[in-house]
Amino acid sequence: MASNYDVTKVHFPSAYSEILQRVESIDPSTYARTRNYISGAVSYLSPYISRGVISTKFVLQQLLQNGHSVKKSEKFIQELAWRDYWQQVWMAKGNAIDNDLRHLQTDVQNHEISTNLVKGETGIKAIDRAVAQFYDTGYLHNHVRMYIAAISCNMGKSHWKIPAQWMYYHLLDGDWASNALSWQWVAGCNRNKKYVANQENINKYCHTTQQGTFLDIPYDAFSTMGIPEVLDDTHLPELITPLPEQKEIKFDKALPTQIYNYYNLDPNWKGDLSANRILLLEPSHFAKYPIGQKSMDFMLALGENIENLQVFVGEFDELLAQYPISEVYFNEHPTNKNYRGKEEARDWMFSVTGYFPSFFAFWKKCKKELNY
Ligand SMILES: Cc1cc2nc3c(=O)[nH]c(=O)nc-3n(C[C@H](O)[C@H](O)[C@H](O)COP(=O)(O)OP(=O)(O)OC[C@H]3O[C@@H](n4cnc5c(N)ncnc54)[C@H](O)[C@@H]3O)c2cc1C
Repeated sequence: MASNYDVTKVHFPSAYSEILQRVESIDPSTYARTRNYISGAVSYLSPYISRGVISTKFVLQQLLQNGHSVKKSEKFIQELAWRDYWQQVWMAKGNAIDNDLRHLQTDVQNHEISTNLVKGETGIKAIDRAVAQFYDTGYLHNHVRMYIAAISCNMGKSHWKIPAQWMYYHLLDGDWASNALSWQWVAGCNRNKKYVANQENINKYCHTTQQGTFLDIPYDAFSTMGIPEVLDDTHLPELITPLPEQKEIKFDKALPTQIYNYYNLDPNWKGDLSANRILLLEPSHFAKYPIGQKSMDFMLALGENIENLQVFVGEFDELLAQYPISEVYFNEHPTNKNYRGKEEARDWMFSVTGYFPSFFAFWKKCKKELNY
């Protein structure tokens, strides 16, 4: 994608061929130089990786196959590794990531979200513009996500969880591990300090020149800062998943059944197997991890890349009770613990598994598997 920032160009096609083209167009050198700017040459691949259409391993393989060296691609590979890292934490810690993981968030004044933040009316132009665009695109640049989380938790003093759920709801790339754990990273729950950014930092990376805002202060002023008046008003957002209507399913009882879900929409998974292919939308899953209409539509559109995929709206046990299913296949995932059948491993970039309290301890081990 061009490095001249134009949000109207931020779009997420659902056809598999276009997704592959996006992988082909990664430019790791420009990425490393520009990724922190909202106009930077980021890949816009997260909605496809989060939905399990492509894996981090696949992206890495394509990158190397296209002649990009490990050395020049290191920054990009490291960012991909953050994804695998948070997923490993989720696997190891399970539902514990839903709460403050290593330290309780300090200085919490409310368990809601700032009303002016979700309305895009904080007075910080770069943030307000990004929030307005967010509802249209389903995407936020990583730096903007960090700014929003910092404004929410560290200036507005909201506990991270409700604001994180609000963001997850609207993101096309919603991934509860990357989401909850990044929010906790900003709020100081899984590292030893909170992340803060002032107006000067926002101006630099968002190409604005604003002054005189509540963030236009030196860094040492953050620790004694009270809640800015504009963030005072908070509310509980209504986050309800619009599940589609159940259509009739055609079932062949002679065939095995593959279960797809919000985290696995890989068109190549067992592509040559004759099977019933079911996209399982469990109300209990979406009650715990609600998503909005845009994310629902995006998931269903991605599902069209999978031959004969049929949607079942109901719980796993209801599916089994209603249809004569004999052999079930599914991919391992922390949200699948209630499935029964043949569980298959997901793809990872590296063989490093388990819980590491810091990303860099994890990355140090991963790096050893790269051929420089
Ligand atoms: C508060 C907050 C909430 C977030 N919530 C989510 C979320 O729900 N879903 C999600 O996919 N990412 C989340 N992220 C991580 C990151 O912002 C996005 O993955 C990234 O911005 C996606 O854009 P991209 O594909 O253009 O990334 P690129 O910069 O092009 O990076 C390439 C790939 O590396 C991975 N990656 C990059 N940065 C991160 C990161 N910090 N953590 C994990 N993986 C990363 C992604 O898979 C991404 O597609 C969150 C970050 C923050 C700070």
